[in-house]
Amino acid sequence: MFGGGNNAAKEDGGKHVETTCLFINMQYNNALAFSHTCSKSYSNMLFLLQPTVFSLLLILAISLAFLFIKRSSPTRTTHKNLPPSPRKLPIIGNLHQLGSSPHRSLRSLSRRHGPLMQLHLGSVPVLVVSSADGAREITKNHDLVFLNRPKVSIPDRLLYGGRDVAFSPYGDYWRQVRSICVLKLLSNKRVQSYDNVREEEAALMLEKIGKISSSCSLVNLSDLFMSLTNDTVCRVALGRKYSGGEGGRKFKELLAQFAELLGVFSIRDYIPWLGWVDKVKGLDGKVEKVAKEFDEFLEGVIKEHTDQDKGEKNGGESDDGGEGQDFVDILLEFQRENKNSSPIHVDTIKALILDMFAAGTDTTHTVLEWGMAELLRHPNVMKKLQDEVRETGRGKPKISEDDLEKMHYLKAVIKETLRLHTPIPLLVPRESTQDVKIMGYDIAAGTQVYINAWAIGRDPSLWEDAEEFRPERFLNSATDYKGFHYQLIPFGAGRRGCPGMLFAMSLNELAVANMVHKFDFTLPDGAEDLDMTETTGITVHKKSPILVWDRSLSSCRADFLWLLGSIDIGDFIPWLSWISRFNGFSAKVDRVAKDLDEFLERVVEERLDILKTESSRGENAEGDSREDFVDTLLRIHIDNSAGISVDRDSIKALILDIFAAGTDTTSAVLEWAMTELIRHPRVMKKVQNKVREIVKGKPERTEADLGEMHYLNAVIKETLRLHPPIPMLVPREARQDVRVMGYDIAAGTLVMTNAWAIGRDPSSWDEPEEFRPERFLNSSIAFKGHDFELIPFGEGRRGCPGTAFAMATNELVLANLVHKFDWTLPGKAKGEDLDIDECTGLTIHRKNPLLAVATLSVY
Ligand code: HEM
Repeated sequence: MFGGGNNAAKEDGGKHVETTCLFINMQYNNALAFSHTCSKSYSNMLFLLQPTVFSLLLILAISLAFLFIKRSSPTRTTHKNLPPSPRKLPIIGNLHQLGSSPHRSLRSLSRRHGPLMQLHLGSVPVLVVSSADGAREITKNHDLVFLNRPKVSIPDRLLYGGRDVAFSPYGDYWRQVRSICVLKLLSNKRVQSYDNVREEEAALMLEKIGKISSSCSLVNLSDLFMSLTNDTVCRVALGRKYSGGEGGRKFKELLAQFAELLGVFSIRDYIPWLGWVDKVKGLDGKVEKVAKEFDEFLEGVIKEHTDQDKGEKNGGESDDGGEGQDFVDILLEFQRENKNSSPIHVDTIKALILDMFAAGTDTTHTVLEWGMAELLRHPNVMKKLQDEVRETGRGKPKISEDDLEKMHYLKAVIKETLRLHTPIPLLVPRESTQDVKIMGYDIAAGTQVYINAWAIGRDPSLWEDAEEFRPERFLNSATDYKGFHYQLIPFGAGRRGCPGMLFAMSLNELAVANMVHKFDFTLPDGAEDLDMTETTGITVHKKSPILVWDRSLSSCRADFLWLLGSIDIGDFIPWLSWISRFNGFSAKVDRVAKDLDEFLERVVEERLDILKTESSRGENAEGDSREDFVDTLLRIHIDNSAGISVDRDSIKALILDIFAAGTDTTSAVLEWAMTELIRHPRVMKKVQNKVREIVKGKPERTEADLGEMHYLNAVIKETLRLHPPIPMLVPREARQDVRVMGYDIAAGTLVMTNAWAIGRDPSSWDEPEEFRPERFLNSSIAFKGHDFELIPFGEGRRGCPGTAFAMATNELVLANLVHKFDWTLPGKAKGEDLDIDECTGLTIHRKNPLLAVATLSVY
């Protein structure tokens, strides 16, 4: 929970602690962070260092403070056994020792001063707890004393004066809102009832990854994780997403500002008399603006819900109070029901909703970020996790929540992530409500408490190889993060512990499982390791986003096709084969071959298992028209039924053939056909009229209609003539010496047939460079092996066996495109201006993507 800033926090190993630099880095909520470096957004604070009137005032203040401390401290502390303290400075106390990464600095200090330390942040006494035993004392043995939260000005303003759960002071109000939260919003039953939202949002994320990967682009996982958590929380809390269009962009911005402000330090919380600084530098104004904008937004959301409610009531629909209600519905219903006993104010509803954003988005997605980063850095862990997930999800298109229970290694990976990368390293501060003795030390009422859960998670006395990412440590171990094992408390513990744990973990487990199930991520070529630098803030993120390639079939398909169209110099000039090794070409071929093989092995294994299970149950889908190509091949492989033996490698090669020969070629034909139609509006109009005439009055176009679409068929033939997808066909080789058209051709000669040139040969075609489909009307030219002036599919026994498949697909798709839509070019561009530049490769595509505007036709 609670937003983060974006300053780099370097692993300092404690080196920068106890410096005396006075530059304030305002990025930490309750713990003021002093740093050597300049925080971009607060660089105006540099004025604190200038020899101005402020400095003079500061010096004066320091002197006064000295006097005050001298007079007051001995009498206050002499008889107390206070925890050890690092030396503090006048006025600022120990603020300068927090650094830009307080959890790291405080661990360094605690190594010198002990697991219970007393600091002063400005004038505020703070107890820092860095051991599991200390955490138990605070959250269990003396939890009643430490159930309060300190009042912190920015969250207080943003969250309706602490009307939320997280920042509200201990008392009856907190008890009431916490129980609403625990029983009504975040109970096990309620969280489970949102499984469809989680599954849909996770599926959407996978779809986005798939799309990005198939266009051979790097995937920014950090961005996707943020959208996943924001959209999920929006749907659950507000009933719908706020991510599309201009409104979506504004909401995203507002959410980001809100999260950032929750992580910003306000100086008045620690040195109250310097509170005016927040005003002068504009922080107060910014907080005010965000608070106001969020309030208006929530007003709108509540109004939308109440209007809808009234509409339903007037329309006679009953409010069944069951599944499908979002948090706003639930809270409004609760408000109505409790009107008389203990009414809840509308600001409470708004504050509780905001808590879900403050607490539920940033924290949840940072776990995904760190988890994926560690998996990428530890391929052996990734492999083990993938084996588990893929074994459980064998034969399923995706992992569902029911599958997660069996995934013990997945749970271990997430626990290990939470141990090493505790999202809120210092938890949320608490405050003692009375004097109390903890582990022999006197703690005064009003002391703030920071529990360094991050340091506890890396304590070498509790964890073997504490700095290593080793999920195995959690296998066969009862240690959990639920607040009973104090060596692992990323969610805190006790009565003030996090009530959103189940909500967060359900989403995280589902997202990680589905991602590793479907994709094979690797770092971009050349990236040695992932940068693991942290941001500064109450929630600690990875500073740089995670950018990955997906190496599963969808993405290496592009590399595969590109390689098929490339020439390896060694094939033609063997003694130059070193060039391919030198320039990385051979390595790329090996890598793509390996990636494809791994992927296909998995597919074959999964399908084999399903077929074997079916046949052991006596089920036999042979001949089922839905049976796909892989199943057919595997059936032949298993029972040798066709009298042919097909081994595993042949099956894998045949699957690749379909991709190599069937996908790129078909899409190239469609691309060129649409290009030519847009370039020739007369032809476009004519084909549209013909298609529309044939399908008039029918809801859909079917393959049966295609038989009548002679002009459409002519358009495709003309496209194939001018733009044969594989212009030089697939090379052949003479098996023996032979005489061809009077010439002697030696055995072993490579034969390239220029189908592209043949299609434009003026001795065979009138005006061959013109796009004129009419030439094929009343013409018998077809792809049946007799008409050698048109051979885009080759000819003879080595001709393409997929001709009928390709033609049927192309005709059906093109018919649908021209039937439904009218097509123009963007802006004022004319059709005839459209370029026909080609790219190089085995299959010839347009060099530039075809961008066109589709308008639903009203013919
Ligand atoms: C990985 C994700 C999360 C982590 C690591 C996390 C961590 C924490 C921590 C450390 C606390 C303070 C506990 C203490 O003082 O002992 C807390 C409190 C809280 N969390 Fe979470 N949280 C997460 C997700 C969520 C989610 C998803 C929600 C709600 C949708 C949520 C709602 C809250 C609330 C309302 C509190 C305040 C409890 C109180 O003061 O009584 N958290 N969380």
